[in-house]
Amino acid sequence: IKHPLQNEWTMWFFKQDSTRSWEESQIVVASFDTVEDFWALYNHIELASKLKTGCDYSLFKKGIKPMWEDTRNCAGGRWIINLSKNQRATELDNFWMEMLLLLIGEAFDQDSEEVCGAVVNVRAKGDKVGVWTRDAQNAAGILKIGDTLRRRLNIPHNIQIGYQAHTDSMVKAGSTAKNRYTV
Ligand SMILES: CN(C)c1nc(=O)c2c([nH]1)N([C@@H]1O[C@H](COP(=O)(O)OP(=O)(O)O)[C@@H](O)[C@H]1O)CN2C
Repeated sequence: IKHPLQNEWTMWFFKQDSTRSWEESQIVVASFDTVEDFWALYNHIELASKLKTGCDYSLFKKGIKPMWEDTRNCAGGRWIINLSKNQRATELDNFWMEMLLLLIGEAFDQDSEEVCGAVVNVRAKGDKVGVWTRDAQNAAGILKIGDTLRRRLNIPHNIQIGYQAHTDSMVKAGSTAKNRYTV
């Protein structure tokens, strides 16, 4: 018997294809709802650190698309952890795996309902790992999720993590939006 997860999750892969739109470049890899099927998928795909720059992985609750416009995302935002360039070789893959385990393990207790998914952006200017939540106005829930991230990912205190509302990110394409919250 396989060990069921509380939610079903879908892993997405993004690679900008000049002949297709941004949305059409988001590809579903697989969905899973057991621990065993998570590991089968995780062990089957490339590590984030091995992806070409410009690529993303996203893990979202089944049915939620990894984009601002999805009705479950549009009023929300994301905690963003910015990594330095040299952290790709040493920390990116562990960070991303730990993030995946926090999500599928419902590590945010009663705030797990707020969580929509997580994204890892592999970028030349520095990789990013983020957790998307559904309501940018829910300060209490967002701050608790941020504290859990800092604690469970052992984020050193000299690295600040900020929460940006998607409505701010949408209009600030290219540059980073302002932080609504920081922990
Ligand atoms: C439905 N739709 C078009 C749409 N819906 C979206 O949800 C969405 C986008 N477009 N994104 C586009 O990617 C660019 C890079 O953002 P980046 O987060 O990859 O980060 P970088 O600037 O490459 O570091 C963004 O500027 C935006 O153009 C990003 N994004 C999340």
